[in-house]
Amino acid sequence: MKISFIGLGNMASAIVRGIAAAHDDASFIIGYNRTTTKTEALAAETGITAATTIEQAAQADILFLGVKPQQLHEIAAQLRPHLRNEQLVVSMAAGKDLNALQALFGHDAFMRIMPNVNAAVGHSTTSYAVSDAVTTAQQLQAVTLLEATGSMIALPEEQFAIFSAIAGAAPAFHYLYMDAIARAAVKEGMAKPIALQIAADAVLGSAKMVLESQTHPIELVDQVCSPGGTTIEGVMTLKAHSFEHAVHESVHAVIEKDRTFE
Ligand SMILES: NC(=O)C1=CN([C@@H]2O[C@H](COP(=O)(O)OP(=O)(O)OC[C@H]3O[C@@H](n4cnc5c(N)ncnc54)[C@H](OP(=O)(O)O)[C@@H]3O)[C@@H](O)[C@H]2O)C=CC1
Ligand SMILES: O=C(O)[C@@H]1CCC=N1
Repeated sequence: MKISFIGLGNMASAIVRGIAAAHDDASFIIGYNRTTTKTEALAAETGITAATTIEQAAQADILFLGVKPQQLHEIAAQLRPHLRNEQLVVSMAAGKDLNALQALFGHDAFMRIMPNVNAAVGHSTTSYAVSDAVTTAQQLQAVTLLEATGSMIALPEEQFAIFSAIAGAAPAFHYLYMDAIARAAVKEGMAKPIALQIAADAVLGSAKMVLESQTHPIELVDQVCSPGGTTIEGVMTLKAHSFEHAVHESVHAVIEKDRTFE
């Protein structure tokens, strides 16, 4: 089996890194990008096969589209003459549903995914939905491949915009939060590298608690806040600065933007 990635930007190259890391020989992955230096650098790093034309990438059994939603029209025009019915095309584009993709590419067998860049370290949470034309074998092949990049969740398409906000985009919020915590520590006199390591590790541990302790996050907040202690001062300050409101508005803003790509 051969798979290809058309467009090797931040997201597609994160998936390539995740899949390549799980295979001794990554030459079954064909990479193609407009700027060829990106293809060459990723091929040198991961051992994938570098393609110089879209025709080469179009020969694969599973084609992953890694371009931006606005760039899909151009790719569709180039790919249409080369697509065969038995190929599976996988789109990671925000906001583009299966019907729109099928119409744009004149192709029936489509899978839509919403990954995140933590795929590069095997920790994406990726949703997927498939069109009726996708066979059980094709779906299994694609899901199995992508499991090298994290967990896979079958999701109704109507939930994709919400998922895109809380799993596709939210890692940016989490990175921002960790940087803010570390920067605050710098202001108080701690070196940034060690502060960032501590902040990230505390987030990792907190995520494990939410996932594994069977305890509601608010109860966990209460467990950290000793009566008359230090943490409650910070929690009250976050609330006074509308922390939750800012998070809610941010998620909503992502969903609104996602809808503009339809
Ligand atoms: N970034 C993320 O965290 C996530 C992104 N996504 C989705 O992934 C997709 C890509 O996003 P992202 O990686 O951020 O974007 P990038 O801009 O980083 O990547 C897009 C890539 O596509 C290449 N490209 C554009 N046009 C062509 C073309 N005609 N032929 C070949 N290659 C082309 C670009 O090449 P060049 O180097 O020449 O610019 C670039 O490398 C989007 O659809 C987005 O919605 C989904 C989930 C998360
Ligand atoms: O910013 C974006 O458009 C992409 C989609 C989800 C995460 N990143």
